[in-house]
Amino acid sequence: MPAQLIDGVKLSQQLRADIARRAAELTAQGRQPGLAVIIVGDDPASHVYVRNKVKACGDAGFHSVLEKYEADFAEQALLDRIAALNADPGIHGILVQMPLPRHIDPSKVIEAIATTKDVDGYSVLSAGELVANLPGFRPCTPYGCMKLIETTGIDLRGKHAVVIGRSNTVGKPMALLLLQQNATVTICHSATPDLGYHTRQADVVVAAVGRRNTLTGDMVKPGAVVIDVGINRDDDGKLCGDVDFASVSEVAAHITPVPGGVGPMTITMLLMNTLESAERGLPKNEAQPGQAQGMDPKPGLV
Ligand SMILES: Nc1nc2c(c(=O)[nH]1)N[C@@H](CN(C=O)c1ccc(C(=O)N[C@@H](CCC(=O)O)C(=O)O)cc1)CN2
Repeated sequence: MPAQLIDGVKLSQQLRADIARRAAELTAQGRQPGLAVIIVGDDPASHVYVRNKVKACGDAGFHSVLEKYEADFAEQALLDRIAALNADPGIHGILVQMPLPRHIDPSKVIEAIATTKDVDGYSVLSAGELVANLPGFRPCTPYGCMKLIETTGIDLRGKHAVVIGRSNTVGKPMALLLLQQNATVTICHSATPDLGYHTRQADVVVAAVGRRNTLTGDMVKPGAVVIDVGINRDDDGKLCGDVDFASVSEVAAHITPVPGGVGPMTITMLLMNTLESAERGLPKNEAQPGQAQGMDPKPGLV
């Protein structure tokens, strides 16, 4: 039986409806969620993504500001803009679209964003909060992948999850989020000699390498859940992921499509983080439940 599609568009619609409801409640209390989006340069795909983010903000009832700068915008000028937005009480989240032009150091820029407004979850402090199981902003793409996995009903405890890719923004946080749910996690990367050896043992595979056909049907355990984070183009210029959808969907039980899987969820989780940032300013009993994950208290192996 072919795999069931995990529909990121449908899940996004459901989550965004709830986000809009919570945003309206905040707005009624004089605290409309606000997101600042900054883009530097003329990468066409990045411009599409930021446009979609600003539109998603409007649809959810958020306030948003979009700041567009030419490719030669100075690093210090960008840092100054971030400092101003850090101090703006109407802004609860700041996002600088990646990639940045080569003359700008992305770490400097990310670390300039106040941790309380780091809704991309990219800063060293946000990463540390994730490692330490503390509440904090989770990077939007892996956070969205977890929501997609949740819809399959799989209990991750004791399951073997393989993450392909070790980027700071997707692979590593993805592995930590799976670990928080008590999965046994393997991270594979460019120096892993036999990728298929690992993926064939996996109940869940998350492919995040940025190379098409990285995962094929013969590399997947029957009944596995497969999440495709890749955004690539095939020979005909058509959008495709890292997974060979045709062969893998014959073997897996659940699979995300590209487009329509992880991509829309990245933007949805950005809205979620911004909303939660706005809610954090409220007195404790008025805030909605957060996203902190409990540690497994069992003694011995933890
Ligand atoms: N500051 C950030 N920069 C970047 C991030 C990020 O999370 N924060 N992620 C990516 C790009 N990205 C969001 O910014 C993103 C990529 C793809 C999609 C998406 O909806 N994709 C669609 C297909 C769209 C198309 O037709 O091209 C899909 O998969 O269905 C949303 C957001 C890098 N930079």
